[in-house]
Amino acid sequence: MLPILSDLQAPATLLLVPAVLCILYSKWQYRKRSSGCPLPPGPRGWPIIGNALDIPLESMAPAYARWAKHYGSDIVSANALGTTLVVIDKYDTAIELLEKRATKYSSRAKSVMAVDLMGYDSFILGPYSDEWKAQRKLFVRYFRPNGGVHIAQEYEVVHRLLLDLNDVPGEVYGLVRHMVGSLAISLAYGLPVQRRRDELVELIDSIARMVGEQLVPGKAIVDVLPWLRHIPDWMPGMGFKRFAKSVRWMATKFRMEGYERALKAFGTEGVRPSFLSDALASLDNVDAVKDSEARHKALGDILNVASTVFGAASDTTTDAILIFLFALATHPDVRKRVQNELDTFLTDRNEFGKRTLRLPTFEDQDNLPFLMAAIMESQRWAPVAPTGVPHSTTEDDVYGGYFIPKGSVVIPNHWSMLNDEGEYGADALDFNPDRFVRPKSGEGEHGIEINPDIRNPSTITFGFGRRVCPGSHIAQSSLWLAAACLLTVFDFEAPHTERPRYVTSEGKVNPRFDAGFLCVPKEFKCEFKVRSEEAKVLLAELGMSV
Ligand code: HEM
Repeated sequence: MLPILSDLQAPATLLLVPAVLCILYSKWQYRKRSSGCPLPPGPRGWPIIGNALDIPLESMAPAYARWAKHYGSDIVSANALGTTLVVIDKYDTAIELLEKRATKYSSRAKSVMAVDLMGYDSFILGPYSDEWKAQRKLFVRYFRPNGGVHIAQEYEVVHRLLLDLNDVPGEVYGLVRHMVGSLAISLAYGLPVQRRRDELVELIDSIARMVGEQLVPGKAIVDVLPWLRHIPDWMPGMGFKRFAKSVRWMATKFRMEGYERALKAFGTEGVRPSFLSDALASLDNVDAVKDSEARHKALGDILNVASTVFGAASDTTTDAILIFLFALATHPDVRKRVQNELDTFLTDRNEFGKRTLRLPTFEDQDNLPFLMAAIMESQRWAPVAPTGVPHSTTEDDVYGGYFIPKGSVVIPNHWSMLNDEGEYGADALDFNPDRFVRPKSGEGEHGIEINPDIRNPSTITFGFGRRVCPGSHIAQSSLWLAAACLLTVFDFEAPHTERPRYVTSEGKVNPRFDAGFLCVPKEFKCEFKVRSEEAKVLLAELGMSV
């Protein structure tokens, strides 16, 4: 017996020894890389699948916040089938990692489904690379924070929204979506857009939504197990590959449709200066891009940035406006206080002693602090992207004694930072704009101003570091103008029959959201009524000029 056993054992030992050596070497390497530091705390995983069963796919932000509380740590981690997820729970930690250590924390994990299989190409999803830098630079060069290129179009789309809502008061959801989509098309391509319904806006919007759905973490199995992309399409379970193939043409349409229509329309009536016209004009002026290869590359960057404007602006800004409207429709006391402030400032008497009303403009912003506080509170109470857009690391790092390996997916928990009781008070879960104002000296009993000592939610909701949202000024001004104009002209309140849908058993209003990556208020009924005779006159005058 003995000689036979040893015959079998010899080759097995030959294989076993290098395997064990490999494991020991990689453990040693890992120990060296991590300087012996553990990963941030988190739920204990299982062999092979790690924390695949613990990672929340719905209401992610509060679930991650509970982890942070449970482990008493500003950062927690989990293992998603081999990829380390690191969730940042506190603002100061987000600044330390995503801003101060931006050289390591500014990339993105690849979305195999949306980018490789469906062919959607946007610098929002791109890794930290020269291509990303070139496209972001193009974007920022045209949409400079103080450049104001968006202002005229914002007035136009918001004023149209007022008229359209007056015509169809029950369609606020669709009309706000259309308003933001029109703005994006106008800014990117300069194309005129039809009132209420426009075929190009609808086409691009439906493609953007379909791609957006694939970006919900965990939705596309191939993003969790990237090797699945190499399995042939006909194998069982590969339906996602067949689906991606069947919709690939849409990504090309998304990128090309606006561009081709704009090229045909340049110089015709109603076409506006836009990102596209500006970028194409500068392309013609640069000697370095005269040769055809460089020109082709530069044109590709321009097309990507132009289509990114719609993808980045539409869902986010629509949701921000709808969240604001939901907050005020369910908190009528706040709505009335904002309207009092607007009335005081915008009503006057004409030469015959008759009361007149005018629409708010951006020049009025500093004089309407309570409106600003209500907007800030809506962004804090129900942030559009509760878990931000994940970054990924390009180098190993150690923070607070914890090891954060290269290739980690880093999730800033915006929702948790915006509900930090240390910053916003014990009632952080409530909708209460007063937390952002303080008495203004020398302005009597009712004078208020924004309290600069309370952290402005916009320092969180638009993300961090080198990937911070470069369109935040456009989002903020569109939201402000839409909020100010709607409240000047309309009264709106969620009817009592709707209350059971959003009021909890403790009598608190809960924002009701569709689960997913973005926070979308579930559709609720809300009646819009013109507030006064002066507002009716205002709408009639507006109807003649728009
Ligand atoms: C309320 C509306 C909006 C919100 C809440 C929002 C939020 C965000 C967030 C959280 C990020 C990721 C930041 C990070 O990685 O840390 C982002 C990225 C981005 N946003 Fe916005 N955004 C809004 C509107 C807009 C608008 C109107 C535009 C364009 C006109 C825009 C353009 C972009 C672009 C291009 C990126 C990608 C930046 C990069 O990866 O380098 N966003 N936004």
